[in-house]
Amino acid sequence: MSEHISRRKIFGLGAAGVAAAGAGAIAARSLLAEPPVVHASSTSGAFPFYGEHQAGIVTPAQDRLHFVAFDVTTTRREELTGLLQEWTAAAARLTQGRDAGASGAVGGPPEAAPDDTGEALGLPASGLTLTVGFGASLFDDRFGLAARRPAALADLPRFPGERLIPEISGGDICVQACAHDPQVAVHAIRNLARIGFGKVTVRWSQLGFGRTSSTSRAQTTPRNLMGFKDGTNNMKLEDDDLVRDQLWAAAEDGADWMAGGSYLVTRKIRMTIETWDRTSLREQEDIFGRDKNEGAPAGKKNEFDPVDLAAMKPDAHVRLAHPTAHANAHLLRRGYNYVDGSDGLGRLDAGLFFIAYQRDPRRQFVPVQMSLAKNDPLNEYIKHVSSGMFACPPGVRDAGDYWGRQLFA
Ligand SMILES: C=CC1=C(C)c2cc3[nH]c(cc4nc(cc5[nH]c(cc1n2)c(C)c5CCC(=O)O)C(CCC(=O)O)=C4C)c(C)c3C=C
Ligand SMILES: [Fe+2]
Repeated sequence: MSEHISRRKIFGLGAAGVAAAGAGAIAARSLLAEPPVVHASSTSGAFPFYGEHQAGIVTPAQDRLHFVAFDVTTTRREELTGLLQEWTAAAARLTQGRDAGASGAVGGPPEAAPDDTGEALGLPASGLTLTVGFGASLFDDRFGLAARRPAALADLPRFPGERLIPEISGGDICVQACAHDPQVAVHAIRNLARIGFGKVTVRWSQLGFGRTSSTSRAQTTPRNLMGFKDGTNNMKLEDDDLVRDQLWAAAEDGADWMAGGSYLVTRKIRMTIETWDRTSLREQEDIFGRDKNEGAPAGKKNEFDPVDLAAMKPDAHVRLAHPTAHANAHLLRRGYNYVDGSDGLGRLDAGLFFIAYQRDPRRQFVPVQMSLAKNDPLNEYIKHVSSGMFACPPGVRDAGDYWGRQLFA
């Protein structure tokens, strides 16, 4: 099938686009160099790829995640920048519901391996966003980047109680794929890994289902695997002042290439949910400082009632993590539930893949997590087993731009 008549391209317009454009207009639009962009107001639509900031940060959190961390194996700088350009071109296509390459899964010569793996043929864009980040280990002697490492990308301290597994922590480059369809998210990561063959290897990856946060006031608050509403008091895309002051990095922060970018911290947090499930409702609610049904803060009736910290236990999770306890530090949380099967001992291997974006982890994630690690009674039921921190550059401006161009300039 040629690119022009690809089913994916037509589906990629999304329901709103199809209704607005009509079949004839779709065929005409498929000839344009710029992909047709339809806002993902439905679960099948597409989010714009180009912009001042990367999509997948304030974008209303989609339902599914495939997160990957790569190690770079090439030692040639031009191979790395070439790969980032190839990845950017593929990401621009994939996020609009297109195949990863121009000939696609079935449009190339039969003698050659296709430039798309094919499992997303016929599927719409599904709100796919692809967000790239650079880990501290990339800023070494291999690529001459040591002097460009941002101060905010400082190594995280050791937190009490953490049991980090090195094989599923860190990484030179990460890509966060979020979509409403798990097949679309997995397809995107798989194709980026395929394109990177010989230059990068997959260090670790994580699937997530069921977002555990809202990043927009238009979304309802979902629940984590402990059964509590999670994301009520999150930073939201509508919080203009907070987003400007505490989410996006600025040139005056020291690393000018990060202006308009954000710092990402990931933590895989395993839950001993079998123990949690035998804990009384009162204790569960005391631990978080919110009620389980409505999500209302202690002493209040409704989810979004203002928090009265004095009405909670002194060590309630919400009280320990609240901005007033940390010089007004906020996070944009964007995590997912995960279940990686069972552990052979009759327990689910399940928990929260915590994701948080911020302007400076030294002033945001670190103090909050230090306080939680030392004081949170939730620690009886959780264990941090993986950690990652990445500098996510600003958005790709147009088809001539690429992921990380400012870093390599
Ligand atoms: C270091 C940051 C945080 C980690 C790690 C973390 C783990 C974690 N959280 C929950 C469940 C809930 N967290 C809630 C609120 C909340 N959590 C953090 C930070 C971390 N949580 C913050 C900053 C906040 C907001 C505090 C506030 O301003 O009120 C809530 C309440 C609902 C909400 O507002 O989102 C729940 C529930 C789990 C299960 C978990 C680790 C497994
Ligand atoms: Fe929390």
